[in-house]
Amino acid sequence: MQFYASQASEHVGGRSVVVPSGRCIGGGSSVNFMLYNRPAASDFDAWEKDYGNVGWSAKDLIPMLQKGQIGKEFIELGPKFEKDRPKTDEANALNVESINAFHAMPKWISSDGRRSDVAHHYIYQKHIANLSVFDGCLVNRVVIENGVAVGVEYLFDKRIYESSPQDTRIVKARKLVIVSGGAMGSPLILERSGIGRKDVLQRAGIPVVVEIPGVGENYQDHALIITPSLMDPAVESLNPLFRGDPETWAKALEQWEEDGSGLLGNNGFDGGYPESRGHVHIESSDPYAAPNFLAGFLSSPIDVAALRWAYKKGRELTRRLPSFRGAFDMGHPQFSHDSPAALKDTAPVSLEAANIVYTAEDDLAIDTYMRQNVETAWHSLGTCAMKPFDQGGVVDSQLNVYGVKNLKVADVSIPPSNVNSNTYSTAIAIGEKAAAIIAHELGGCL
Ligand SMILES: Cc1cc2nc3c(=O)[nH]c(=O)nc-3n(C[C@H](O)[C@H](O)[C@H](O)COP(=O)(O)OP(=O)(O)OC[C@H]3O[C@@H](n4cnc5c(N)ncnc54)[C@H](O)[C@@H]3O)c2cc1C
Repeated sequence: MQFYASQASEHVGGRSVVVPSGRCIGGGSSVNFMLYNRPAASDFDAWEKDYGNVGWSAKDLIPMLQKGQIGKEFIELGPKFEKDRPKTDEANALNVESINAFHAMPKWISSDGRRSDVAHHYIYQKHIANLSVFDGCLVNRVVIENGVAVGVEYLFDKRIYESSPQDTRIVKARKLVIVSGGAMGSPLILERSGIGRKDVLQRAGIPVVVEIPGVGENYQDHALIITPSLMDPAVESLNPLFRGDPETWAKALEQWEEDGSGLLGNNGFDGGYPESRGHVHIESSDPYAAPNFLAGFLSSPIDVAALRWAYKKGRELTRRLPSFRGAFDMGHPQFSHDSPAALKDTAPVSLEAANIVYTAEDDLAIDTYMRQNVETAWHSLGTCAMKPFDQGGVVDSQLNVYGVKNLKVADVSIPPSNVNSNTYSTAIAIGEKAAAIIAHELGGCL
């Protein structure tokens, strides 16, 4: 894992939030929580309509998602409480019926019917004759000659190969260089290659090859807040798994091995469209140096208002669940004892119970709680955005980096706008789409 510490910010109670990414073959896909869901069709349509990226609409990307893929109580109660929000068994259709509906989260499923990371699905189980994988290497920069990407400069990562010499080596590229370092890694590789904001490059002592002001800007994530409740211990939950209970793990693993179901076959949680933006930039030419990272969480008041709304809505739903036994108060805003919002329920309320009324003071308590507790949802994206250059874009709709020939970026740094879902499915769709674009350009087909 690699951990990126953001600058401390007043918007998150003066804290420095820490955002992880997977530093291994398979990246985030190999360390993630395996929650799998797809964005709304309108998310992808916006990439095409709002930013002019022809070929990136939902119609184009749904087949890409399909190429890579072949808490019951809550789902039952949800539609009874929120009568205008239905339940669906098909959450993947990206249509009106499946969006904003209650559903079990679908999963990324490999050809053997189980969830998989990209390393297992695309590399380990295939025999690809013309693929070489250099693991434990750190890319320093893309080598650019006369405006053309001609190779990649790398070194053996001393955090993995402790005594490795730190001289750099170059792999030459005859046709294309594709940068896929993720939303945290790709902008840093571009900047060390001399591609980025002039002041950033100059401060780091890197000669400017192409000035692209958008590199490393537009950083986004989803804001994560967990407000736990106590529940009836007789109800089966993921808790013993999270606690590491050996008996539960043994049973769950056995079930998983047998038919891929059981607790380990479960999905555990939801996105949103944050308004806040941050950045990630190099501070020096040293590839090991920590970047200048600002997560930007809750810097827009719109995001605070959205979390306040979500807290209230979520609380109303949870207190109606038959297994509800009270709010776990340390994980909730601190309301005054005489407020109607105080955490007094210790048993479920009826479906028809009146909603809690919050005072201005209660709202402030919620906002403060959100600022002090919001965390990463592990969904970094947008730092090499696929947009027109004059709107802060870094790559065009064929994933070409502006102003450099034979250089593309393909990972979740390219979404020009956010998706309302966990980001793994989007990463897969971008990878599949990139493969189609590259195969077409190189005269092949998929
Ligand atoms: C802890 C965690 C939990 C998550 N949970 C979920 C989930 O449950 N569901 C979901 O849908 N999504 C989840 N995600 C998000 C999802 O995994 C990511 O959106 C996805 O992996 C992004 O893919 P990517 O290829 O763009 O980048 P990454 O997966 O980050 O891959 C980038 C790769 O490039 C490497 N790299 C970067 N810089 C360099 C360099 N200079 N030299 C060499 N290599 C470099 C990195 O080490 C990494 O291997 C989670 C992510 C994390 C970190």
